[in-house]
Amino acid sequence: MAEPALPTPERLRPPEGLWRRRVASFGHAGRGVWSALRSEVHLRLHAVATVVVIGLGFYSGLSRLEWALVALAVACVWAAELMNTAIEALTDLASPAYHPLAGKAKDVAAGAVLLAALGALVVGALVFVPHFI
Ligand SMILES: Nc1ncnc2c1ncn2[C@@H]1O[C@H](COP(=O)(O)OP(=O)(O)OP(=O)(O)O)[C@@H](O)[C@H]1O
Repeated sequence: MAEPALPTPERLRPPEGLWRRRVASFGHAGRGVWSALRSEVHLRLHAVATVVVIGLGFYSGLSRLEWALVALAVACVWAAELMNTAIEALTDLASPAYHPLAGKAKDVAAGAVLLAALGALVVGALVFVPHFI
């Protein structure tokens, strides 16, 4: 999929005022999540999984502590996947040609996602299985 056009220097200039800058930062972050969602199939799967987990949570009547654990696990997977996407993009920018370090950077970033996903799986099993047996 073609990447969107680069922002113009005018768009990159931070707006005047502390609050406007804060709001603009949220806008940049939201744009980042949206852009990653559009380009990464894995993130769209996470989005579906997140909706399923939230539905299961309401169905099982999770306690506040269980919700906190599930929210943390889900957020960790999203954060790891977004960092992985950012590292992939930077790696492709810095080293479009094959380089062992570029491969290492991508493999390590993918490893972070794997660990976060395994942790979420353990949390999910510990929280949800007792509600279903
Ligand atoms: N420039 C490169 N130099 C060396 N190895 C690379 C390079 N680009 C990719 N690789 C290797 O190929 C693997 C797959 O890279 P790729 O960019 O296709 O990511 P991916 O695992 O398909 O992630 P996604 O599906 O999220 O795009 C990397 O983990 C790395 O081992």
